[in-house]
Amino acid sequence: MKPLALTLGDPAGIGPEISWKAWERLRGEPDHAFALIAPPDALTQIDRADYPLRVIAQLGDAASVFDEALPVLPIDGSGARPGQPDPAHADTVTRSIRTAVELASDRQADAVVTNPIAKDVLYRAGFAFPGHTEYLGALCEGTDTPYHPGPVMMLSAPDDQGGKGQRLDLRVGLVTIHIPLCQTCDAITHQAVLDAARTMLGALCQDFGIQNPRLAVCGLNPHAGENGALGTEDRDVINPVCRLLRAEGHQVTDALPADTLFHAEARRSYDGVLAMYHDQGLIPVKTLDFHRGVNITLGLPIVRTSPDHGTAFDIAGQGIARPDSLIAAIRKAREIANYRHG
Ligand SMILES: NC(=O)c1ccc[n+]([C@@H]2O[C@H](COP(=O)([O-])OP(=O)(O)OC[C@H]3O[C@@H](n4cnc5c(N)ncnc54)[C@H](O)[C@@H]3O)[C@@H](O)[C@H]2O)c1
Ligand SMILES: N[C@H](C(=O)O)[C@H](O)COP(=O)(O)O
Repeated sequence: MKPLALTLGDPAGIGPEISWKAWERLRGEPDHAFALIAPPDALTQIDRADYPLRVIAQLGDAASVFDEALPVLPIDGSGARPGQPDPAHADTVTRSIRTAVELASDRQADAVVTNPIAKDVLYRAGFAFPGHTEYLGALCEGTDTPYHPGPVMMLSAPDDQGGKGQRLDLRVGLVTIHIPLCQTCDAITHQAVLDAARTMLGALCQDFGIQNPRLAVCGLNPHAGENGALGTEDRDVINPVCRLLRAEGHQVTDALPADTLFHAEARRSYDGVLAMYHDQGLIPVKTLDFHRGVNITLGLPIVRTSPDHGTAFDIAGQGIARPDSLIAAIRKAREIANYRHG
């Protein structure tokens, strides 16, 4: 078993603080040993007297020190003022991500877990990708994936309220990700829906251990278009993809009205949902359990998870940030790595 590689995220956000808190919670669990890839100076947001740090020479050393100190694999760069993002840190932020991907690609790390980045801050420094998901897709391009290639963004939230021990966890994948809403209709093409659905079916099976998964598909328009009267994409673009996948033996619905797809009873009928755009899929997940939601990039040759929240500049440096979503992301990374690597 190899350690997990945790990226810095935006050093002015809550990433450094929740990394410390996650370490404190997980330090007795060797399966969840991780190293933070960061300039040691970036970790100034918490009283160091309570939080020991150990600079390590290689990721493989993380497990042996994890019980006693937060392992930090150092990279160049400096700290930031909490709550004061600065594009000057962009190089450090992206170096941390690239280093983590290299470690996972070399199988020195079993997975990459990313702390949140502020996209607009990176854009101002010339970062050319909408977010982690697309950046990771580009970094991993050309390497074989264990199932249909992504990247596809999935968010998941736990729900153990199903009764009789049944879980009603919500897993939502997206066809379109970080694009303006006004471009969404044009981006819902036969190929885009088919690719995302294939990636999601592969991931449910291989990363989540669900044999012959049931996939529910959201419509794009109100009431899934009312048979074309309220928009034609559901009938003419999405449903033909669903029919094609059913003909191949997959359990896939037609486009369904999205507004009635996420309540607990509806969730009994599927293992995952394919949503057409960002807020359609992410609002239900973050509403169901904001503090334990996890963002997972599907269809990469490496395992990558992240908390479901952002940089939270408004509370950075106050000591009140909750580490729960990062902890859930670390646990989920290990779970998926176990499915992939045994
Ligand atoms: N994985 C990622 O990299 C990721 C995910 C989402 C958003 N973002 C980025 O984060 C930036 C800010 O986004 P936003 O304001 O929409 O969302 P946000 O999640 O940063 O904050 C939304 C609200 O939730 C609170 N909050 C968030 N995480 C919390 C935690 N762990 N504990 C307690 N409270 C918490 C914040 O204080 C804020 O009030 C944006 O630039 C966005 O691009 C990054
Ligand atoms: N779209 C995600 C969300 O709202 O939670 C978030 O921006 C993270 O995206 P990346 O993992 O691509 O950075």
